Amino acid sequence: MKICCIGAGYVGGPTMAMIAKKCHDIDVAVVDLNEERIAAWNSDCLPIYEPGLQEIVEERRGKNLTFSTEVKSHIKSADIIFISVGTPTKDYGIGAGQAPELGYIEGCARMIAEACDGPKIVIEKSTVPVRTAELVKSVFDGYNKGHLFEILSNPEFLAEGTAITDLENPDRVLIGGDSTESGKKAVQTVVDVYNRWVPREKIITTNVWSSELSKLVANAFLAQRVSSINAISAVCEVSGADVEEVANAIGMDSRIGPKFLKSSVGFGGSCFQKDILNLVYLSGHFGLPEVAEYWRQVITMNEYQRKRFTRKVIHSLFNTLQGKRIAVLGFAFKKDTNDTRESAAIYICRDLLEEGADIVVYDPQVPAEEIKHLTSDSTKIANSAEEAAKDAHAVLILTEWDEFVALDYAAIYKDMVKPAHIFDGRNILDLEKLESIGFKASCIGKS
Ligand SMILES: NC(=O)C1=CN([C@@H]2O[C@H](COP(=O)(O)OP(=O)(O)OC[C@H]3O[C@@H](n4cnc5c(N)ncnc54)[C@H](O)[C@@H]3O)[C@@H](O)[C@H]2O)C=CC1
Ligand SMILES: O=C(O)[C@H]1O[C@H](OP(=O)(O)OP(=O)(O)OC[C@H]2O[C@@H](n3ccc(=O)[nH]c3=O)[C@H](O)[C@@H]2O)[C@H](O)[C@@H](O)[C@@H]1O
Repeated sequence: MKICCIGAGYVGGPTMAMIAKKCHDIDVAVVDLNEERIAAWNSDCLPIYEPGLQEIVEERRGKNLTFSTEVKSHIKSADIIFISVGTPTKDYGIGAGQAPELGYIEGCARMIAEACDGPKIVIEKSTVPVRTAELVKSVFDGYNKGHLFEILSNPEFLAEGTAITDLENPDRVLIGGDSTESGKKAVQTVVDVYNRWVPREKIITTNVWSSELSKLVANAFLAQRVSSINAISAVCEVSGADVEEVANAIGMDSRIGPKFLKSSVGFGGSCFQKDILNLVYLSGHFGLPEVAEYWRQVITMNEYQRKRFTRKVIHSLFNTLQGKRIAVLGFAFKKDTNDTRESAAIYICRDLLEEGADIVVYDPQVPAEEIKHLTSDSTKIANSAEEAAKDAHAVLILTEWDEFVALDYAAIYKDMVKPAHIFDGRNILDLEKLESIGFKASCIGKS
């Protein structure tokens, strides 16, 4: 069997590496138009940082795992084609700022139709609006090739930073397909691939529309939990309650559960905001404005949380940041990834720059040029947390990297301008300890 995945990104790369690792008899080709990205996949320096990924790629590359820019030939020879290209929010025209850009999906459908003359299973791995399979089918029909393809939906639920463990041991695998005989057969083929390592009871099969929609809903529910606890963090700060104690108390209710209740500077990442906006747009499109407004609030609360954090910093530094050095520790949207897409740090840094702050950023994985590109040329980049904090008026923790927990804060304090402030936007530090050193310390959701 041959599998081809179009799109060598954060999803295509790791998911295909896992299939290659678990199914040595299946040839897996990951293809992309981006030559630089493919070259990186074929090098010692992979284009994405993900714990455990390098080892798997090194083990299978050149055996049953290939990274290539020869898109059409791999599509042509594959039995199963995964579409794993981006579906970013549209920034122009109808639906700008809400609807997803489906141009890459359409482009893939056209390439598949042009390249193939035999039967294939085509799988939507990308996150798409409900009924996208209809779009894909109508492209195939336009080439008079609709009869050749079974279109399935198999959304991906991995989270960045834990992609390999999520893929190895997923909560569930979701496969949506048609209830026709050929549709059921195609679903079974894909079930059999995952069943090599995922227990059968964790593989759910549904119709295509349920599968497409479930992916958007899963992300919307997860983001909603973060916005809910962040809304409560504001109440905690003015009432004397402690958001971690509240999260613990409510999370022990088995109906609520303990996960995704960590208050923060706000969620980031390429998907939460994009997928909620997608759901908001779809709800509006289906004539359900109240539903659209309900989900829109999750994003509004996220924006509020970021602004609230920045306001606290400005207020604590006597309402002026002009010429003050501010050390920003962490720029990625979460720990253990080099991904900065929609990171709260971007928005917070931009607001601080607007106030005239002199920003110095340290992140263990994000390249300097990227940080500058996303903020300003005037942003300084440090090679360590200590270097960033030297002569700073304040330290801001914006990503929860483990190394920030273990820093020698007493030494950092000595080198800072007094009063030395620390704002823990991830609630990873021991505030009492920091205050005993001399810091003016604050975090999220504690007065
Ligand atoms: N990043 C994540 O953690 C997750 C992302 N997703 C979804 O998966 C999809 C892909 O996301 P990422 O991997 O993060 O995107 P990405 O932007 O990292 O990768 C997409 C790749 O597709 C390539 N591409 C676009 N059009 C192409 C074409 N016609 N032929 C060949 N290559 C083409 C691009 O060059 C790019 O390298 C999105 O729909 C996203 O919502 C789902 C779960 C998790
Ligand atoms: O579709 C996607 O792209 C993926 O989106 C998320 O994964 P990811 O964005 O990689 O990372 P998360 O761990 O979900 O974190 C998202 C953001 O929420 C923040 N977060 C998360 C949890 C929490 O309790 N508090 C909190 O602030 C994180 O710091 C991060 O900025 C989902 O968890 C995945 O299941 C999904 O596949």
